[in-house]
Amino acid sequence: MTDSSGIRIKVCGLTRPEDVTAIAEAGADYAGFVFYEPSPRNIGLDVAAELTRLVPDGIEKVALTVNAPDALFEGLLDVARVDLIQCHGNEGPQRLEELRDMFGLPVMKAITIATEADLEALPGYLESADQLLIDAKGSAADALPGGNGESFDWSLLEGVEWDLPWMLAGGLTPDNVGEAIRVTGAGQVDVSSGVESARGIKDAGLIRAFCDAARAAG
Ligand SMILES: O=C(O)c1ccccc1NCC(=O)[C@H](O)[C@H](O)COP(=O)(O)O
Repeated sequence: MTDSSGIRIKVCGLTRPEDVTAIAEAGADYAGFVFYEPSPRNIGLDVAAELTRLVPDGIEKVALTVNAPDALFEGLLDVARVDLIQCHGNEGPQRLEELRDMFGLPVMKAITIATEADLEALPGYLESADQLLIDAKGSAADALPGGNGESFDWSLLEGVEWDLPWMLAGGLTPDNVGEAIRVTGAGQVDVSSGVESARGIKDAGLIRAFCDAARAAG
């Protein structure tokens, strides 16, 4: 549901019906659902079937996976409609093409950044991914592949021009998303931890504040 500002917003890690309501009322463009068991936001197929049916038309449903086997996608797509696959592990370009060919869905590849050197992995995906998600690499020893609430040096993205849509992620909040957009020029942003009252529990007020702040900066 892109509004006049043009900024498109993804809220990731929805686990309850009220989360879907909150992002729809806030005007988000993507609803992210986590299918990665170590995550506190992980949902099963029964919850996925329920929640994806609640997502209004116009909001893209994103299946977030980490090095997932074909069987996960087969089981998910048997019970739920999904619009975009997000690969947040070390899936290579060939895996992305396999998934697109098998399931007929666009694929967004997450690239996690700690230093400028981490951007060197990006060119290899420009031909195989449909979108990129530029995220922070978790710093803790037990960090998840994403959803850590950590940011990276946004100046690393100043002036970047890639030939496919990309999304900024990593430690974004209602308070910093405007600056992040201004520094990076991002046209899309993604958030999980920054709109939670506790890890894995989304907060409707923070979701609204994040979407309003992102659009105000767009
Ligand atoms: O959100 C998770 O729990 C998660 C677990 C494993 C891999 C990826 C995960 N999230 C991916 C996302 O798209 C997050 O929205 C993104 O990493 C930003 O998260 P945050 O820094 O918490 O806003």
